[in-house]
Amino acid sequence: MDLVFGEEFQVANYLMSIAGGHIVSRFFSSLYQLGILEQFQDDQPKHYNDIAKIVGCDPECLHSLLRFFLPYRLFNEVSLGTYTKTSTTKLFMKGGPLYSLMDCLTSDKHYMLHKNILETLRTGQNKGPEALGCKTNNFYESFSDPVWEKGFTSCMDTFNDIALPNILASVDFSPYKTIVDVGGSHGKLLRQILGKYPSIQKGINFDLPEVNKGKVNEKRLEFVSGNFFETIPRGDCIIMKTILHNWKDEDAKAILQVCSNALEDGGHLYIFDSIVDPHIINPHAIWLDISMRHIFGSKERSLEEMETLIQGKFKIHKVIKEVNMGCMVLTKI
Ligand SMILES: C[S@@+](CC[C@H](N)C(=O)[O-])C[C@H]1O[C@@H](n2cnc3c(N)ncnc32)[C@H](O)[C@@H]1O
Repeated sequence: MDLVFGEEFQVANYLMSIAGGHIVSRFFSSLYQLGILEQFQDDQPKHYNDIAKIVGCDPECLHSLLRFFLPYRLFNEVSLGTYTKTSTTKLFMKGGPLYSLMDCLTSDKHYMLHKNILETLRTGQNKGPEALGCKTNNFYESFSDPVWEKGFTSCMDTFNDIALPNILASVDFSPYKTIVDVGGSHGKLLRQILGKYPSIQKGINFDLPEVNKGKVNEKRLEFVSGNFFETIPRGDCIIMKTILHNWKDEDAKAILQVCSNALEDGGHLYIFDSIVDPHIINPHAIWLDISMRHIFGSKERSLEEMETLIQGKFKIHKVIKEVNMGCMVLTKI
């Protein structure tokens, strides 16, 4: 068959870069693991020979690695072999807004997690936890490794930095007195809600003991540990942000039942998860869907699928379209 040209070639080229994505990801991982970006903390230009000496790597390899990222403006080459940081370097270096996200995404463990994705596709069972050495198919078992737990939690934290301004601008939390964030992780969402609404009496960040470990209660913000399959604290507003999409239908129904028991009459349950429109191709949502299937054996759900999940416990009060990541507000029936 002849080689393709024009638009078809561009598509083929793009697909080839996707196919080799794991290689480029390892390039990025090497930058992180060697701490290359941090060498640019000050504003001084740096020669690759000097950086290589400090971080302990082969100078010629490092030169190629730095050059690879030049078109993406991760560095700037001011003269042959001498580099400076750019505004993009600052985003990704330690202390930058995207550092934790990239540190987790490019970590060896994240790479390992996806190595056996074919097994998931073959069986329809989530094989991701097995790749991390978990004895059950519960991904959260992997949190017994504190470094991985911290990396994953910090990554979630970064997603929040991106999502929270839009949530706070689009949702009115003023009617509530006690807000429980179920699986709230770091507590960032509640901290910001409480900051915006002095009328809210209390926020409760509910999560696993290993995640809440070391967290200290703050004014109006409590950290409560437990298992959301058993019981959660009572409130007139319950939030679950990126929780249900981590669980299979049967588990999600069980969590919803616990939420229903804990939600005060007249209160609301807020579900922040993407709402899939089966007629629209959204590459990010599909990417997330495959990841959820591999890691958790779950999926991204449509409105109709959510309606089936909540049947007998809740009804949809409204969908807040302004929330980019998706938001459904439920009332008890
Ligand atoms: C994907 S993270 C979402 C964190 C946070 N809501 C956010 O949007 O950034 C899922 C959270 O659920 C917590 N979690 C998992 N299983 C749990 C359980 N059985 N009981 C309580 N929390 C749990 C995890 O520790 C984690 O913090």
